[in-house]
Amino acid sequence: MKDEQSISPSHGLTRQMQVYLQGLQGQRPSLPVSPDVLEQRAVEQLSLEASGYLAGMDDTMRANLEAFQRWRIVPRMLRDVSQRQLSTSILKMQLPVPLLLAPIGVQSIIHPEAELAVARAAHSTNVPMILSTASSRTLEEVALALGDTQRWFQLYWSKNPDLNASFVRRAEQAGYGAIVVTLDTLLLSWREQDIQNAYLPFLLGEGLANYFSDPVFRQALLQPPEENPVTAVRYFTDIFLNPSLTWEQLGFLRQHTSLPIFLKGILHPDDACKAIDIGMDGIIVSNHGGRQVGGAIAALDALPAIAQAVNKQLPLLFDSGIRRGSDILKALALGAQAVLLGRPYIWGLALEGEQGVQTVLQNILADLDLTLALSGYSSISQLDSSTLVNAQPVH
Ligand SMILES: Cc1cc2nc3c(=O)[nH]c(=O)nc-3n(C[C@H](O)[C@H](O)[C@H](O)COP(=O)(O)O)c2cc1C
Ligand SMILES: CC(C)CC(=O)C(=O)O
Repeated sequence: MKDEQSISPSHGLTRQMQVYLQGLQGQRPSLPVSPDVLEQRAVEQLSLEASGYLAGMDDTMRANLEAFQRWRIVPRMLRDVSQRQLSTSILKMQLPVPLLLAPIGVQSIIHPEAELAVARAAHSTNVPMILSTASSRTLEEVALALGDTQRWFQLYWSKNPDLNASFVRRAEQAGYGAIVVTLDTLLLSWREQDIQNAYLPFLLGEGLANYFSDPVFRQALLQPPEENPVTAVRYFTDIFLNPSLTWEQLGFLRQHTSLPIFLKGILHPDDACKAIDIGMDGIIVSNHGGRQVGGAIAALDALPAIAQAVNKQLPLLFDSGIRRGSDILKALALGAQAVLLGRPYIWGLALEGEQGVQTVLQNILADLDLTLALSGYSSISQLDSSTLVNAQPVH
Protein backbone atom coordinates (compact mmCIF):
# COMPACT_ATOMS: atom_id res chain seq x y z
CA MET A 1 0.00 0.00 0.00
CA LYS A 2 1.23 3.47 -0.87
CA ASP A 3 0.68 6.41 1.43
CA GLU A 4 -1.69 9.28 0.78
CA GLN A 5 0.91 10.99 -1.46
CA SER A 6 0.54 8.46 -4.25
CA ILE A 7 -1.06 9.71 -7.44
CA SER A 8 -4.86 9.47 -7.77
CA PRO A 9 -6.84 10.07 -10.98
CA SER A 10 -7.87 13.57 -9.87
CA HIS A 11 -4.39 14.38 -8.65
CA GLY A 12 -4.11 17.77 -10.38
CA LEU A 13 -7.10 19.33 -8.68
CA THR A 14 -6.31 17.80 -5.29
CA ARG A 15 -2.75 19.05 -5.39
CA GLN A 16 -3.75 22.51 -6.54
CA MET A 17 -6.30 22.84 -3.71
CA GLN A 18 -3.82 21.52 -1.14
CA VAL A 19 -1.33 24.23 -2.13
CA TYR A 20 -3.93 27.03 -2.16
CA LEU A 21 -5.32 25.96 1.24
CA GLN A 22 -1.83 25.98 2.72
CA GLY A 23 -1.52 29.48 1.26
CA LEU A 24 -4.55 30.56 3.32
CA GLN A 25 -2.57 29.53 6.40
CA GLY A 26 0.31 31.71 5.25
CA GLN A 27 2.40 28.85 3.88
CA ARG A 28 3.89 29.04 0.41
CA PRO A 29 5.55 26.04 -1.30
CA SER A 30 9.14 25.90 -0.08
CA LEU A 31 10.36 24.36 -3.33
CA PRO A 32 10.13 26.55 -6.46
CA VAL A 33 7.26 25.40 -8.68
CA SER A 34 8.77 26.79 -11.88
CA PRO A 35 11.38 24.39 -13.30
CA ASP A 36 13.63 27.28 -14.29
CA VAL A 37 13.66 28.73 -10.77
CA LEU A 38 14.07 25.22 -9.34
CA GLU A 39 17.16 24.70 -11.46
CA GLN A 40 18.60 28.07 -10.55
CA ARG A 41 18.09 27.45 -6.82
CA ALA A 42 19.65 23.98 -7.07
CA VAL A 43 22.67 25.37 -8.89
CA GLU A 44 23.13 27.95 -6.12
CA GLN A 45 23.05 25.15 -3.54
CA LEU A 46 25.56 22.83 -5.24
CA SER A 47 29.32 23.13 -5.60
CA LEU A 48 30.66 24.47 -8.90
CA GLU A 49 31.87 20.96 -9.73
CA ALA A 50 28.58 19.20 -8.98
CA SER A 51 26.42 21.76 -10.78
CA GLY A 52 28.76 21.68 -13.79
CA TYR A 53 28.52 17.90 -13.91
CA LEU A 54 24.73 17.99 -13.62
CA ALA A 55 24.41 20.53 -16.41
CA GLY A 56 26.64 18.56 -18.78
CA MET A 57 26.63 20.32 -22.15
CA ASP A 58 24.67 23.38 -23.23
CA ASP A 59 24.07 23.16 -26.95
CA THR A 60 22.05 19.95 -27.33
CA MET A 61 20.26 20.57 -24.04
CA ARG A 62 19.03 23.89 -25.37
CA ALA A 63 17.88 22.18 -28.58
CA ASN A 64 15.90 19.68 -26.48
CA LEU A 65 14.01 22.46 -24.73
CA GLU A 66 13.45 24.47 -27.93
CA ALA A 67 11.98 21.43 -29.68
CA PHE A 68 9.21 21.30 -27.05
CA GLN A 69 8.42 24.96 -27.72
CA ARG A 70 7.84 24.34 -31.43
CA TRP A 71 5.02 21.86 -30.78
CA ARG A 72 1.85 23.49 -29.44
CA ILE A 73 -1.26 21.82 -28.02
CA VAL A 74 -4.58 22.59 -29.72
CA PRO A 75 -7.14 22.32 -26.88
CA ARG A 76 -10.60 20.87 -27.53
CA MET A 77 -13.69 21.98 -25.60
CA LEU A 78 -16.71 20.46 -23.82
CA ARG A 79 -15.74 16.79 -23.85
CA ASP A 80 -16.49 15.75 -20.22
CA VAL A 81 -13.06 15.45 -18.67
CA SER A 82 -14.29 14.97 -15.10
CA GLN A 83 -12.64 11.52 -14.89
CA ARG A 84 -9.05 11.21 -16.08
CA GLN A 85 -6.97 8.17 -16.86
CA LEU A 86 -3.20 8.55 -16.58
CA SER A 87 -2.24 4.90 -16.27
CA THR A 88 -0.61 2.85 -18.99
CA SER A 89 0.85 -0.61 -19.39
CA ILE A 90 4.24 -1.41 -20.80
CA LEU A 91 4.70 -5.06 -21.69
CA LYS A 92 3.12 -6.68 -18.62
CA MET A 93 3.89 -3.79 -16.28
CA GLN A 94 1.10 -1.53 -15.10
CA LEU A 95 2.32 2.04 -14.66
CA PRO A 96 0.03 4.29 -12.58
CA VAL A 97 1.28 7.32 -14.52
CA PRO A 98 3.21 7.53 -17.80
CA LEU A 99 6.35 8.57 -15.95
CA LEU A 100 9.49 6.86 -14.66
CA LEU A 101 12.56 8.26 -12.97
CA ALA A 102 15.45 8.35 -15.45
CA PRO A 103 18.67 6.59 -14.43
CA ILE A 104 20.98 9.26 -13.06
CA GLY A 105 24.34 8.18 -11.70
CA VAL A 106 26.48 9.48 -8.84
CA GLN A 107 23.73 11.06 -6.78
CA SER A 108 26.04 11.26 -3.76
CA ILE A 109 27.47 14.46 -5.26
CA ILE A 110 23.98 15.98 -5.02
CA HIS A 111 22.75 14.83 -1.60
CA PRO A 112 24.17 12.55 1.13
CA GLU A 113 21.15 10.21 0.99
CA ALA A 114 21.52 10.01 -2.79
CA GLU A 115 19.53 7.20 -4.48
CA LEU A 116 17.97 6.11 -1.18
CA ALA A 117 16.14 9.44 -0.86
CA VAL A 118 14.99 9.15 -4.47
CA ALA A 119 13.84 5.56 -3.94
CA ARG A 120 11.76 6.57 -0.92
CA ALA A 121 10.13 9.38 -2.91
CA ALA A 122 9.49 6.96 -5.79
CA HIS A 123 7.84 4.63 -3.29
CA SER A 124 5.60 7.26 -1.71
CA THR A 125 4.42 8.53 -5.11
CA ASN A 126 4.37 5.08 -6.73
CA VAL A 127 6.51 6.26 -9.65
CA PRO A 128 8.85 3.54 -10.99
CA MET A 129 12.58 4.14 -10.72
CA ILE A 130 15.30 3.19 -13.17
CA LEU A 131 18.53 2.78 -11.24
CA SER A 132 21.87 3.63 -12.87
CA THR A 133 24.75 1.17 -12.91
CA ALA A 134 26.81 4.12 -11.65
CA SER A 135 24.71 4.62 -8.51
CA SER A 136 26.22 5.70 -5.21
CA ARG A 137 24.25 3.03 -3.32
CA THR A 138 24.09 -0.62 -4.29
CA LEU A 139 21.19 -1.89 -6.33
CA GLU A 140 20.23 -4.13 -3.39
CA GLU A 141 20.08 -1.19 -0.92
CA VAL A 142 17.96 0.81 -3.36
CA ALA A 143 15.63 -2.16 -3.92
CA LEU A 144 15.03 -2.32 -0.17
CA ALA A 145 14.19 1.39 -0.03
CA LEU A 146 11.81 0.97 -2.97
CA GLY A 147 9.80 -1.78 -1.26
CA ASP A 148 7.11 -2.94 -3.69
CA THR A 149 7.64 -0.05 -6.14
CA GLN A 150 8.52 -1.06 -9.68
CA ARG A 151 12.15 -0.79 -10.62
CA TRP A 152 14.29 -1.29 -13.69
CA PHE A 153 18.07 -1.55 -13.82
CA GLN A 154 20.12 0.50 -16.28
CA LEU A 155 23.21 -1.30 -17.52
CA TYR A 156 26.43 0.28 -18.67
CA TRP A 157 27.97 -2.45 -20.76
CA SER A 158 31.55 -2.75 -19.62
CA LYS A 159 34.43 -4.58 -21.29
CA ASN A 160 34.13 -7.38 -18.70
CA PRO A 161 31.32 -9.73 -19.86
CA ASP A 162 31.28 -11.62 -16.56
CA LEU A 163 30.70 -8.36 -14.71
CA ASN A 164 27.81 -7.46 -17.05
CA ALA A 165 26.25 -10.87 -16.44
CA SER A 166 26.76 -10.47 -12.71
CA PHE A 167 24.99 -7.06 -12.66
CA VAL A 168 22.04 -8.53 -14.53
CA ARG A 169 21.89 -11.51 -12.17
CA ARG A 170 21.96 -9.24 -9.13
CA ALA A 171 19.24 -7.02 -10.62
CA GLU A 172 17.02 -10.05 -11.23
CA GLN A 173 17.54 -11.27 -7.67
CA ALA A 174 16.70 -7.83 -6.25
CA GLY A 175 13.39 -7.65 -8.12
CA TYR A 176 14.23 -5.29 -10.97
CA GLY A 177 11.66 -5.83 -13.73
CA ALA A 178 13.62 -4.79 -16.83
CA ILE A 179 17.13 -4.08 -18.04
CA VAL A 180 17.81 -0.76 -19.77
CA VAL A 181 21.00 -0.82 -21.82
CA THR A 182 22.35 2.66 -22.46
CA LEU A 183 23.94 2.83 -25.90
CA ASP A 184 25.03 6.45 -26.13
CA THR A 185 27.74 6.52 -23.46
CA LEU A 186 30.37 4.10 -24.72
CA LEU A 187 32.76 7.04 -24.39
CA LEU A 188 32.39 10.18 -22.31
CA SER A 189 31.70 13.30 -24.33
CA TRP A 190 33.77 16.49 -24.36
CA ARG A 191 32.10 18.15 -21.37
CA GLU A 192 33.49 21.64 -21.26
CA GLN A 193 32.51 22.48 -17.68
CA ASP A 194 33.89 19.24 -16.22
CA ILE A 195 37.12 19.64 -18.14
CA GLN A 196 37.42 23.26 -17.01
CA ASN A 197 36.78 22.16 -13.41
CA ALA A 198 39.10 19.14 -13.83
CA TYR A 199 36.30 17.09 -12.28
CA LEU A 200 35.11 13.54 -12.86
CA PRO A 201 33.32 12.12 -9.79
CA PHE A 202 34.19 8.49 -10.57
CA LEU A 203 37.89 9.21 -10.17
CA LEU A 204 37.08 10.17 -6.59
CA GLY A 205 35.36 6.82 -6.10
CA GLU A 206 31.82 8.31 -6.32
CA GLY A 207 29.08 6.34 -8.09
CA LEU A 208 30.87 3.00 -7.92
CA ALA A 209 28.80 1.18 -5.28
CA ASN A 210 27.59 -1.53 -7.66
CA TYR A 211 31.11 -2.13 -8.93
CA PHE A 212 32.84 -2.20 -5.55
CA SER A 213 30.21 -4.60 -4.14
CA ASP A 214 30.27 -6.98 -7.08
CA PRO A 215 31.99 -10.38 -6.63
CA VAL A 216 33.25 -10.44 -10.22
CA PHE A 217 34.67 -6.92 -9.97
CA ARG A 218 36.30 -7.72 -6.64
CA GLN A 219 37.79 -10.93 -7.97
CA ALA A 220 39.59 -8.99 -10.69
CA LEU A 221 41.48 -6.98 -8.04
CA LEU A 222 44.49 -8.04 -5.99
CA GLN A 223 43.18 -6.15 -2.95
CA PRO A 224 39.57 -5.26 -2.09
CA PRO A 225 38.40 -1.69 -2.93
CA GLU A 226 38.18 -0.83 0.80
CA GLU A 227 41.92 -1.50 1.16
CA ASN A 228 43.09 -0.09 -2.14
CA PRO A 229 40.50 2.27 -3.64
CA VAL A 230 42.97 3.78 -6.13
CA THR A 231 43.54 0.46 -7.89
CA ALA A 232 39.81 -0.29 -7.80
CA VAL A 233 39.00 3.04 -9.47
CA ARG A 234 41.73 2.40 -12.03
CA TYR A 235 40.23 -0.98 -12.89
CA PHE A 236 36.81 0.70 -13.27
CA THR A 237 38.25 3.25 -15.72
CA ASP A 238 39.94 0.40 -17.65
CA ILE A 239 36.70 -1.48 -18.24
CA PHE A 240 33.97 1.21 -18.26
CA LEU A 241 34.57 2.72 -21.69
CA ASN A 242 33.60 0.25 -24.37
CA PRO A 243 33.48 1.87 -27.82
CA SER A 244 33.91 -1.44 -29.66
CA LEU A 245 30.41 -2.62 -28.65
CA THR A 246 28.21 -3.65 -31.60
CA TRP A 247 24.63 -4.80 -32.17
CA GLU A 248 25.78 -8.40 -32.43
CA GLN A 249 26.88 -8.44 -28.81
CA LEU A 250 23.40 -7.63 -27.50
CA GLY A 251 22.55 -11.31 -28.03
CA PHE A 252 24.82 -12.03 -25.04
CA LEU A 253 22.39 -10.22 -22.78
CA ARG A 254 19.45 -12.16 -24.14
CA GLN A 255 21.20 -15.37 -23.14
CA HIS A 256 21.78 -14.09 -19.63
CA THR A 257 18.36 -12.78 -18.68
CA SER A 258 14.69 -13.45 -19.21
CA LEU A 259 13.88 -9.85 -18.24
CA PRO A 260 12.65 -7.43 -20.91
CA ILE A 261 15.50 -5.43 -22.44
CA PHE A 262 15.10 -1.75 -23.38
CA LEU A 263 17.67 0.12 -25.47
CA LYS A 264 18.21 3.71 -24.34
CA GLY A 265 19.68 6.36 -26.60
CA ILE A 266 18.01 5.58 -29.93
CA LEU A 267 17.75 8.61 -32.23
CA HIS A 268 17.53 7.12 -35.75
CA PRO A 269 14.57 5.13 -37.13
CA ASP A 270 16.95 2.56 -38.66
CA ASP A 271 18.45 1.87 -35.23
CA ALA A 272 14.92 1.47 -33.86
CA CYS A 273 14.22 -1.11 -36.58
CA LYS A 274 17.49 -2.90 -35.75
CA ALA A 275 16.37 -3.14 -32.12
CA ILE A 276 13.16 -4.83 -33.29
CA ASP A 277 15.05 -7.15 -35.65
CA ILE A 278 17.32 -8.45 -32.90
CA GLY A 279 14.42 -9.06 -30.56
CA MET A 280 14.74 -6.24 -28.06
CA ASP A 281 11.64 -5.50 -25.97
CA GLY A 282 11.54 -1.71 -25.92
CA ILE A 283 13.23 1.51 -26.99
CA ILE A 284 13.95 4.75 -25.20
CA VAL A 285 14.36 7.69 -27.53
CA SER A 286 16.90 9.89 -25.78
CA ASN A 287 19.98 12.00 -26.36
CA HIS A 288 21.03 11.52 -22.73
CA GLY A 289 19.69 14.94 -21.79
CA GLY A 290 22.00 16.51 -24.39
CA ARG A 291 25.06 15.28 -22.48
CA GLN A 292 26.74 13.16 -25.10
CA VAL A 293 26.73 14.43 -28.69
CA GLY A 294 27.13 18.19 -28.94
CA GLY A 295 25.11 19.37 -31.93
CA ALA A 296 22.86 16.29 -31.85
CA ILE A 297 19.25 16.26 -32.96
CA ALA A 298 16.81 17.24 -30.22
CA ALA A 299 15.34 14.03 -28.81
CA LEU A 300 11.78 15.26 -29.43
CA ASP A 301 12.62 15.96 -33.07
CA ALA A 302 13.73 12.33 -33.44
CA LEU A 303 10.55 10.91 -31.91
CA PRO A 304 7.91 11.17 -34.71
CA ALA A 305 9.98 9.31 -37.34
CA ILE A 306 10.94 6.62 -34.84
CA ALA A 307 7.31 6.21 -33.73
CA GLN A 308 6.33 5.78 -37.36
CA ALA A 309 9.08 3.22 -38.01
CA VAL A 310 8.29 1.26 -34.85
CA ASN A 311 4.56 1.32 -35.61
CA LYS A 312 3.65 0.04 -32.14
CA GLN A 313 5.66 -3.17 -32.59
CA LEU A 314 7.28 -2.55 -29.23
CA PRO A 315 6.98 0.00 -26.40
CA LEU A 316 8.48 3.39 -27.10
CA LEU A 317 9.65 5.58 -24.23
CA PHE A 318 11.15 9.03 -24.35
CA ASP A 319 13.42 11.34 -22.36
CA SER A 320 15.54 14.49 -22.67
CA GLY A 321 13.95 17.83 -21.92
CA ILE A 322 10.81 16.90 -19.94
CA ARG A 323 10.25 19.81 -17.57
CA ARG A 324 6.47 20.24 -17.17
CA GLY A 325 3.15 18.47 -17.67
CA SER A 326 2.68 19.85 -21.18
CA ASP A 327 6.04 18.33 -22.21
CA ILE A 328 4.84 14.89 -21.14
CA LEU A 329 1.60 15.40 -23.05
CA LYS A 330 3.51 16.44 -26.18
CA ALA A 331 5.86 13.42 -26.06
CA LEU A 332 2.88 11.07 -25.62
CA ALA A 333 1.05 12.74 -28.52
CA LEU A 334 4.12 12.21 -30.72
CA GLY A 335 4.18 8.48 -30.04
CA ALA A 336 5.82 7.78 -26.67
CA GLN A 337 3.97 5.50 -24.28
CA ALA A 338 5.72 6.92 -21.24
CA VAL A 339 8.52 9.36 -20.45
CA LEU A 340 11.51 9.48 -18.13
CA LEU A 341 12.07 12.48 -15.92
CA GLY A 342 15.72 13.48 -15.55
CA ARG A 343 17.29 16.58 -14.01
CA PRO A 344 14.13 18.09 -12.41
CA TYR A 345 13.98 15.39 -9.73
CA ILE A 346 17.69 15.87 -9.06
CA TRP A 347 17.10 19.60 -8.51
CA GLY A 348 14.44 18.61 -5.97
CA LEU A 349 16.92 16.19 -4.36
CA ALA A 350 19.58 18.90 -4.14
CA LEU A 351 17.26 21.31 -2.32
CA GLU A 352 15.11 19.12 -0.09
CA GLY A 353 16.25 15.50 -0.33
CA GLU A 354 13.48 12.88 -0.39
CA GLN A 355 10.78 15.54 0.21
CA GLY A 356 12.10 17.59 -2.70
CA VAL A 357 11.92 14.66 -5.11
CA GLN A 358 8.40 13.86 -3.92
CA THR A 359 7.29 17.47 -4.44
CA VAL A 360 8.77 17.65 -7.95
CA LEU A 361 6.95 14.44 -8.91
CA GLN A 362 3.64 15.58 -7.42
CA ASN A 363 3.89 18.93 -9.17
CA ILE A 364 4.68 17.63 -12.63
CA LEU A 365 1.93 14.99 -12.40
CA ALA A 366 -0.61 17.57 -11.19
CA ASP A 367 0.39 19.77 -14.10
CA LEU A 368 0.00 16.82 -16.51
CA ASP A 369 -3.43 15.92 -15.13
CA LEU A 370 -4.75 19.49 -15.43
CA THR A 371 -3.19 20.08 -18.86
CA LEU A 372 -4.73 16.84 -20.13
CA ALA A 373 -8.18 17.87 -18.87
CA LEU A 374 -7.94 21.45 -20.13
CA SER A 375 -6.83 20.18 -23.54
CA GLY A 376 -10.05 18.14 -23.74
CA TYR A 377 -8.78 14.60 -23.03
CA SER A 378 -9.96 12.20 -20.35
CA SER A 379 -7.27 9.61 -21.04
CA ILE A 380 -3.68 9.71 -22.18
CA SER A 381 -4.62 6.96 -24.66
CA GLN A 382 -6.60 9.56 -26.65
CA LEU A 383 -3.50 11.62 -27.40
CA ASP A 384 -2.09 11.49 -30.92
CA SER A 385 -0.47 13.76 -33.49
CA SER A 386 -3.79 15.60 -34.01
CA THR A 387 -3.42 16.90 -30.44
CA LEU A 388 -0.56 19.13 -31.56
CA VAL A 389 0.39 21.60 -34.23
CA ASN A 390 3.99 22.22 -35.26
CA ALA A 391 4.41 25.97 -35.00
CA GLN A 392 7.79 26.84 -36.50
CA PRO A 393 9.11 30.16 -35.23
CA VAL A 394 8.69 33.03 -37.71
CA HIS A 395 12.05 34.72 -38.44
C1 LIG B 1 23.96 13.94 -13.83
C2 LIG B 1 23.37 12.96 -14.81
C3 LIG B 1 23.79 11.64 -14.74
C4 LIG B 1 23.25 10.70 -15.62
N1 LIG B 1 23.61 9.40 -15.49
C5 LIG B 1 23.06 8.49 -16.31
C6 LIG B 1 23.36 7.12 -16.12
O1 LIG B 1 24.09 6.74 -15.23
N2 LIG B 1 22.82 6.24 -17.00
C7 LIG B 1 21.99 6.64 -18.02
O2 LIG B 1 21.53 5.82 -18.81
N3 LIG B 1 21.67 7.93 -18.19
C8 LIG B 1 22.17 8.85 -17.35
N4 LIG B 1 21.81 10.16 -17.49
C9 LIG B 1 20.84 10.54 -18.54
C10 LIG B 1 19.40 10.42 -18.02
O3 LIG B 1 19.02 9.08 -17.83
C11 LIG B 1 18.40 11.02 -19.00
O4 LIG B 1 18.58 10.47 -20.27
C12 LIG B 1 18.51 12.54 -19.09
O5 LIG B 1 18.78 13.10 -17.83
C13 LIG B 1 17.19 13.10 -19.63
O6 LIG B 1 17.29 14.44 -19.86
P1 LIG B 1 16.76 15.58 -18.86
O7 LIG B 1 17.68 15.59 -17.69
O8 LIG B 1 16.87 16.80 -19.68
O9 LIG B 1 15.34 15.25 -18.51
C14 LIG B 1 22.31 11.11 -16.62
C15 LIG B 1 21.89 12.44 -16.66
C16 LIG B 1 22.39 13.35 -15.75
C17 LIG B 1 21.86 14.76 -15.80
C1 LIG C 1 29.10 8.48 -17.43
C2 LIG C 1 28.05 7.85 -16.62
C3 LIG C 1 28.60 6.92 -15.61
C4 LIG C 1 27.12 8.84 -16.01
C5 LIG C 1 26.32 9.50 -17.06
O1 LIG C 1 25.61 8.85 -17.78
C6 LIG C 1 26.39 10.91 -17.28
O2 LIG C 1 27.11 11.62 -16.57
O3 LIG C 1 25.73 11.40 -18.22
